[in-house]
Amino acid sequence: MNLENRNNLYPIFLKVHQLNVLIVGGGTVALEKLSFLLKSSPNANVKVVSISFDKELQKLAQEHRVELISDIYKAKYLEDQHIVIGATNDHKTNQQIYIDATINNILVNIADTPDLCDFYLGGIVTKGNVKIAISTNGKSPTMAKRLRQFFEDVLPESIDDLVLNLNQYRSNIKGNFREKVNSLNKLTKSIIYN
Ligand SMILES: C[C@@]1(CC(=O)O)c2cc3[nH]c(cc4nc(cc5[nH]c(cc(n2)[C@H]1CCC(=O)O)[C@@](C)(CC(=O)O)[C@@H]5CCC(=O)O)C(CC(=O)O)=C4CCC(=O)O)c(CCC(=O)O)c3CC(=O)O
Ligand SMILES: NC(=O)C1=CN([C@@H]2O[C@H](COP(=O)(O)OP(=O)(O)OC[C@H]3O[C@@H](n4cnc5c(N)ncnc54)[C@H](O)[C@@H]3O)[C@@H](O)[C@H]2O)C=CC1
Repeated sequence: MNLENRNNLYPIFLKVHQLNVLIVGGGTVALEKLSFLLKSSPNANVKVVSISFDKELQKLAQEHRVELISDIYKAKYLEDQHIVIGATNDHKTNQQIYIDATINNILVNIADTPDLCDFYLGGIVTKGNVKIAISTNGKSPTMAKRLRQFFEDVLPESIDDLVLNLNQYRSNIKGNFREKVNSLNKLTKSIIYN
């Protein structure tokens, strides 16, 4: 496949409880982004700045480590932030958030506006310690959602037991690094080639 036609985004798994995440806007889209963030990372450290807040968003904030700030967006709210998600219904404000974040080297995602995104949010499947993130390169968020639902369905909860057993085995095997890798590869080969 041509390199131009494949997904060249690089996924990483962020420790969002150690990072400062700001969401600007408190409506439908902000709620959607906050819900998915907290579903995957319930301990995420998040602030939401908005003129108004949906009821459901207020409820979700109360149940998590989420601070709500009632104000119109100002650049000062980006201070100390690592990541910002813009989800207001005011195009000018969203654009300003993108500019302010870029100047300050803060990673920015303006919801549903790929041109104003340093990163995309993806579909996320979590089974215990296992997490799979799905991206369609921004081509079809609906497909990302369907794939997320598919993997949520087909991946057994017991996959976590397997990971935990291997973790235990890993800490008990003797030998140098190479011998340990060989041993783990031998043990897990049948998962792939069956
Ligand atoms: C580029 C990206 C940027 C970003 O927002 O990060 C983006 C962009 C856009 N989304 C749009 C719409 C919808 N988004 C969803 C759903 C999700 N969107 C998510 C991510 C992303 N959305 C990033 C790319 C991800 C990738 O690479 O695949 C998910 C995975 C994660 C999340 O939102 O947290 C979450 C599913 C989570 C889950 O269920 O697991 C649905 C489906 C639904 O709600 O049922 C619809 C309606 C149907 C449709 O349009 O497909 C529009 C058109 C707006 C308009 O019409 O104006 C744009 C703009 C455009 O495409 O140009
Ligand atoms: N709702 C949807 O399904 C979709 C929405 N969009 C776009 O996403 C954006 C957001 O949409 P919604 O969340 O539905 O809108 P909304 O009207 O539910 O929420 C907008 C939020 O932004 C806040 N806000 C507006 N200006 C602000 C400012 N200057 N500073 C701080 N907060 C401010 C408002 O108080 C409100 O909480 C819009 O641009 C919309 O066109 C795009 C596709 C689908």
